[in-house]
Amino acid sequence: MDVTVFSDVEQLSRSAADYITRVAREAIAARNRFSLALSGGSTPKKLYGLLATEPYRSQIDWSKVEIFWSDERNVPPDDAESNYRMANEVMLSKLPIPDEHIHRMPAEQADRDAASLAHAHEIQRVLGTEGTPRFDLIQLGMGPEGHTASLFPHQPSLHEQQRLIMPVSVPKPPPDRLTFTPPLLNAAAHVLFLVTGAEKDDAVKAVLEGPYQPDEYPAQIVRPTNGEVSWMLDTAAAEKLSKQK
Ligand SMILES: O=C(O)[C@H](O)[C@@H](O)[C@H](O)[C@H](O)COP(=O)(O)O
Repeated sequence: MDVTVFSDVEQLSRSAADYITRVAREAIAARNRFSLALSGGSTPKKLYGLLATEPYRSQIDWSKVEIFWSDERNVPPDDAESNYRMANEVMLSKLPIPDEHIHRMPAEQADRDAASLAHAHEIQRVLGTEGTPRFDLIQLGMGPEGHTASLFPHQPSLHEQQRLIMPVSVPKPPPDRLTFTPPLLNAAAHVLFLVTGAEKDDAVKAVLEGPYQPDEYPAQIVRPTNGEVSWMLDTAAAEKLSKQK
Protein backbone atom coordinates (compact mmCIF):
# COMPACT_ATOMS: atom_id res chain seq x y z
CA MET A 1 0.00 0.00 0.00
CA ASP A 2 1.24 3.44 -0.90
CA VAL A 3 0.41 6.45 1.32
CA THR A 4 1.32 10.01 0.28
CA VAL A 5 0.60 13.20 2.18
CA PHE A 6 0.14 16.55 0.42
CA SER A 7 0.20 20.06 1.80
CA ASP A 8 -3.12 21.01 0.21
CA VAL A 9 -5.97 19.80 -1.99
CA GLU A 10 -4.45 21.41 -5.08
CA GLN A 11 -1.23 19.38 -4.80
CA LEU A 12 -3.17 16.23 -3.96
CA SER A 13 -5.49 16.68 -6.93
CA ARG A 14 -2.62 17.25 -9.35
CA SER A 15 -0.88 14.12 -8.15
CA ALA A 16 -4.15 12.16 -8.44
CA ALA A 17 -4.60 13.45 -12.00
CA ASP A 18 -1.04 12.36 -12.85
CA TYR A 19 -1.70 8.92 -11.38
CA ILE A 20 -4.99 8.45 -13.24
CA THR A 21 -3.38 9.62 -16.49
CA ARG A 22 -0.59 7.07 -16.10
CA VAL A 23 -2.93 4.17 -15.30
CA ALA A 24 -5.27 5.18 -18.14
CA ARG A 25 -2.48 5.28 -20.71
CA GLU A 26 -1.14 1.90 -19.58
CA ALA A 27 -4.62 0.32 -19.70
CA ILE A 28 -5.37 1.72 -23.15
CA ALA A 29 -1.98 0.58 -24.47
CA ALA A 30 -2.53 -2.94 -23.04
CA ARG A 31 -6.26 -3.50 -23.58
CA ASN A 32 -7.49 -0.61 -25.72
CA ARG A 33 -9.84 0.41 -22.89
CA PHE A 34 -9.68 2.18 -19.52
CA SER A 35 -12.42 1.38 -17.02
CA LEU A 36 -12.71 3.99 -14.27
CA ALA A 37 -15.13 4.06 -11.33
CA LEU A 38 -15.63 7.47 -9.74
CA SER A 39 -16.76 8.23 -6.19
CA GLY A 40 -19.28 10.70 -4.84
CA GLY A 41 -18.50 13.23 -2.16
CA SER A 42 -16.86 16.60 -2.48
CA THR A 43 -13.15 15.70 -2.25
CA PRO A 44 -12.61 14.63 -5.91
CA LYS A 45 -14.27 17.70 -7.44
CA LYS A 46 -10.97 19.48 -7.99
CA LEU A 47 -9.44 16.34 -9.52
CA TYR A 48 -12.36 15.90 -11.92
CA GLY A 49 -12.01 19.52 -13.04
CA LEU A 50 -8.29 19.04 -13.67
CA LEU A 51 -8.82 15.92 -15.77
CA ALA A 52 -11.06 17.93 -18.08
CA THR A 53 -8.43 20.63 -18.64
CA GLU A 54 -4.88 20.79 -19.97
CA PRO A 55 -2.28 19.46 -19.46
CA TYR A 56 -4.25 16.33 -18.46
CA ARG A 57 -7.11 16.31 -20.93
CA SER A 58 -5.13 15.64 -24.11
CA GLN A 59 -3.00 12.88 -22.55
CA ILE A 60 -5.88 10.40 -22.44
CA ASP A 61 -7.79 8.97 -25.42
CA TRP A 62 -11.23 9.61 -23.90
CA SER A 63 -12.98 7.60 -26.62
CA LYS A 64 -11.50 4.51 -24.92
CA VAL A 65 -12.67 5.38 -21.40
CA GLU A 66 -15.61 3.64 -19.68
CA ILE A 67 -17.00 5.54 -16.69
CA PHE A 68 -18.86 4.00 -13.73
CA TRP A 69 -19.52 5.06 -10.12
CA SER A 70 -18.70 3.15 -6.95
CA ASP A 71 -21.98 4.30 -5.41
CA GLU A 72 -25.00 6.45 -6.15
CA ARG A 73 -27.77 8.06 -4.16
CA ASN A 74 -31.49 7.45 -4.75
CA VAL A 75 -32.05 10.74 -6.58
CA PRO A 76 -32.66 11.73 -10.21
CA PRO A 77 -29.54 12.49 -12.28
CA ASP A 78 -30.22 16.25 -12.20
CA ASP A 79 -30.49 16.39 -8.39
CA ALA A 80 -27.83 18.38 -6.49
CA GLU A 81 -27.10 15.21 -4.45
CA SER A 82 -26.45 13.04 -7.51
CA ASN A 83 -22.90 11.72 -7.80
CA TYR A 84 -23.43 11.49 -11.56
CA ARG A 85 -24.45 15.14 -11.75
CA MET A 86 -21.32 16.40 -9.99
CA ALA A 87 -18.95 14.40 -12.20
CA ASN A 88 -20.92 15.28 -15.30
CA GLU A 89 -20.88 19.01 -14.59
CA VAL A 90 -17.21 19.40 -13.77
CA MET A 91 -15.71 16.73 -16.01
CA LEU A 92 -17.70 14.37 -18.22
CA SER A 93 -19.70 16.97 -20.15
CA LYS A 94 -16.39 18.63 -21.11
CA LEU A 95 -14.69 15.51 -22.47
CA PRO A 96 -15.14 13.58 -25.73
CA ILE A 97 -16.40 10.42 -24.04
CA PRO A 98 -19.07 8.58 -26.07
CA ASP A 99 -22.46 8.73 -24.28
CA GLU A 100 -22.67 4.94 -24.27
CA HIS A 101 -19.44 4.81 -22.24
CA ILE A 102 -20.98 6.72 -19.33
CA HIS A 103 -22.68 4.12 -17.14
CA ARG A 104 -24.73 5.97 -14.56
CA MET A 105 -25.95 3.85 -11.63
CA PRO A 106 -29.76 3.87 -11.78
CA ALA A 107 -30.18 4.29 -8.02
CA GLU A 108 -33.46 6.20 -8.34
CA GLN A 109 -35.36 3.19 -9.69
CA ALA A 110 -38.13 1.85 -7.46
CA ASP A 111 -37.08 -1.80 -7.75
CA ARG A 112 -33.63 -1.48 -6.25
CA ASP A 113 -32.77 -5.18 -6.45
CA ALA A 114 -33.59 -5.23 -10.15
CA ALA A 115 -31.62 -2.00 -10.70
CA SER A 116 -28.61 -3.50 -8.88
CA LEU A 117 -28.73 -6.66 -10.95
CA ALA A 118 -29.14 -4.79 -14.23
CA HIS A 119 -26.18 -2.57 -13.40
CA ALA A 120 -24.05 -5.58 -12.46
CA HIS A 121 -24.86 -7.03 -15.88
CA GLU A 122 -23.88 -3.74 -17.48
CA ILE A 123 -20.49 -3.91 -15.74
CA GLN A 124 -20.02 -7.50 -16.94
CA ARG A 125 -21.02 -6.56 -20.47
CA VAL A 126 -18.28 -3.91 -20.58
CA LEU A 127 -15.56 -5.53 -18.47
CA GLY A 128 -16.19 -9.19 -19.27
CA THR A 129 -18.09 -12.07 -17.74
CA GLU A 130 -15.18 -14.25 -16.72
CA GLY A 131 -14.62 -14.09 -12.94
CA THR A 132 -15.28 -10.92 -10.98
CA PRO A 133 -15.05 -7.84 -13.22
CA ARG A 134 -11.72 -6.08 -12.82
CA PHE A 135 -11.79 -2.28 -13.00
CA ASP A 136 -8.56 -0.68 -14.11
CA LEU A 137 -9.06 1.97 -11.45
CA ILE A 138 -11.60 2.59 -8.71
CA GLN A 139 -11.34 6.00 -7.09
CA LEU A 140 -12.81 6.18 -3.58
CA GLY A 141 -13.33 8.62 -0.73
CA MET A 142 -13.73 7.96 2.96
CA GLY A 143 -16.08 9.43 5.55
CA PRO A 144 -15.10 10.48 9.08
CA GLU A 145 -16.34 7.16 10.51
CA GLY A 146 -14.44 5.10 7.93
CA HIS A 147 -17.17 4.39 5.36
CA THR A 148 -16.18 4.10 1.73
CA ALA A 149 -18.38 3.94 -1.39
CA SER A 150 -21.68 3.31 0.47
CA LEU A 151 -20.26 0.59 2.72
CA PHE A 152 -20.98 1.85 6.23
CA PRO A 153 -19.94 0.47 9.65
CA HIS A 154 -21.79 -2.61 10.91
CA GLN A 155 -23.93 -3.03 7.79
CA PRO A 156 -24.61 -6.40 6.11
CA SER A 157 -23.11 -5.04 2.87
CA LEU A 158 -19.66 -5.52 4.43
CA HIS A 159 -20.19 -9.27 4.35
CA GLU A 160 -21.63 -9.55 0.86
CA GLN A 161 -19.78 -12.23 -1.11
CA GLN A 162 -21.88 -12.83 -4.22
CA ARG A 163 -23.41 -9.67 -5.62
CA LEU A 164 -21.36 -7.00 -7.39
CA ILE A 165 -23.84 -4.19 -6.72
CA MET A 166 -26.40 -4.01 -3.94
CA PRO A 167 -28.96 -1.63 -2.49
CA VAL A 168 -28.21 -0.22 0.97
CA SER A 169 -29.78 2.22 3.42
CA VAL A 170 -27.10 4.24 5.15
CA PRO A 171 -26.87 6.81 7.97
CA LYS A 172 -25.59 9.62 5.68
CA PRO A 173 -28.35 11.40 3.72
CA PRO A 174 -29.69 10.67 1.20
CA PRO A 175 -29.98 7.23 2.83
CA ASP A 176 -31.02 4.91 0.00
CA ARG A 177 -28.18 4.08 -2.35
CA LEU A 178 -26.64 1.48 -4.61
CA THR A 179 -23.03 0.51 -3.93
CA PHE A 180 -20.16 -1.58 -5.20
CA THR A 181 -19.65 -4.55 -2.88
CA PRO A 182 -16.38 -5.78 -1.33
CA PRO A 183 -15.78 -8.49 -3.98
CA LEU A 184 -16.09 -5.97 -6.80
CA LEU A 185 -13.84 -3.43 -5.06
CA ASN A 186 -11.25 -6.10 -4.31
CA ALA A 187 -11.04 -7.33 -7.89
CA ALA A 188 -9.74 -3.92 -9.06
CA ALA A 189 -6.29 -3.48 -10.56
CA HIS A 190 -5.84 -0.07 -8.86
CA VAL A 191 -7.70 1.67 -6.05
CA LEU A 192 -7.08 5.32 -5.29
CA PHE A 193 -8.38 6.79 -2.01
CA LEU A 194 -8.56 10.58 -1.77
CA VAL A 195 -9.07 11.76 1.80
CA THR A 196 -8.82 15.31 3.13
CA GLY A 197 -9.83 17.21 6.25
CA ALA A 198 -9.13 17.13 9.98
CA GLU A 199 -12.47 15.44 10.76
CA LYS A 200 -11.12 12.26 9.15
CA ASP A 201 -7.80 12.06 11.03
CA ASP A 202 -8.95 9.43 13.56
CA ALA A 203 -10.41 7.19 10.87
CA VAL A 204 -7.28 7.54 8.72
CA LYS A 205 -5.15 6.42 11.65
CA ALA A 206 -7.47 3.53 12.52
CA VAL A 207 -7.72 2.32 8.93
CA LEU A 208 -4.03 2.59 8.09
CA GLU A 209 -2.37 1.81 11.41
CA GLY A 210 -4.98 0.08 13.57
CA PRO A 211 -5.98 -3.58 13.85
CA TYR A 212 -8.10 -5.07 11.05
CA GLN A 213 -11.71 -4.27 12.07
CA PRO A 214 -13.63 -3.71 8.85
CA ASP A 215 -17.00 -3.73 10.64
CA GLU A 216 -15.81 -0.61 12.48
CA TYR A 217 -13.84 0.90 9.59
CA PRO A 218 -15.21 -0.32 6.25
CA ALA A 219 -12.39 1.26 4.23
CA GLN A 220 -10.13 -1.46 5.64
CA ILE A 221 -12.06 -4.03 3.62
CA VAL A 222 -10.55 -2.65 0.41
CA ARG A 223 -7.56 -4.92 -0.12
CA PRO A 224 -7.48 -5.96 -3.78
CA THR A 225 -6.35 -9.55 -4.20
CA ASN A 226 -4.22 -8.69 -7.20
CA GLY A 227 -4.07 -4.92 -7.34
CA GLU A 228 -2.47 -1.86 -5.83
CA VAL A 229 -3.97 0.57 -3.32
CA SER A 230 -2.84 4.19 -3.06
CA TRP A 231 -3.93 6.66 -0.42
CA MET A 232 -3.54 10.38 -1.07
CA LEU A 233 -4.09 12.47 2.06
CA ASP A 234 -3.79 16.10 2.99
CA THR A 235 -1.78 17.05 6.10
CA ALA A 236 -4.95 17.55 8.17
CA ALA A 237 -6.25 14.03 7.46
CA ALA A 238 -2.78 12.56 8.05
CA GLU A 239 -2.22 14.46 11.31
CA LYS A 240 -2.62 11.45 13.63
CA LEU A 241 -0.50 9.00 11.65
CA SER A 242 2.49 7.95 13.70
CA LYS A 243 4.81 7.17 10.82
CA GLN A 244 6.26 9.87 8.63
CA LYS A 245 4.86 9.37 5.11
O1 LIG B 1 -21.65 9.11 -2.44
C1 LIG B 1 -20.96 9.22 -1.46
O2 LIG B 1 -21.32 9.79 -0.43
C2 LIG B 1 -19.61 8.60 -1.48
O3 LIG B 1 -19.13 8.03 -2.60
C3 LIG B 1 -18.83 8.51 -0.23
O4 LIG B 1 -18.23 7.27 0.00
C4 LIG B 1 -17.81 9.64 -0.20
O5 LIG B 1 -16.72 9.35 -1.04
C5 LIG B 1 -17.33 9.87 1.21
O6 LIG B 1 -18.45 10.11 2.01
C6 LIG B 1 -16.37 11.04 1.30
O7 LIG B 1 -17.06 12.19 0.93
P1 LIG B 1 -16.37 13.63 0.94
O8 LIG B 1 -15.34 13.60 -0.13
O9 LIG B 1 -17.47 14.59 0.66
O10 LIG B 1 -15.79 13.79 2.31
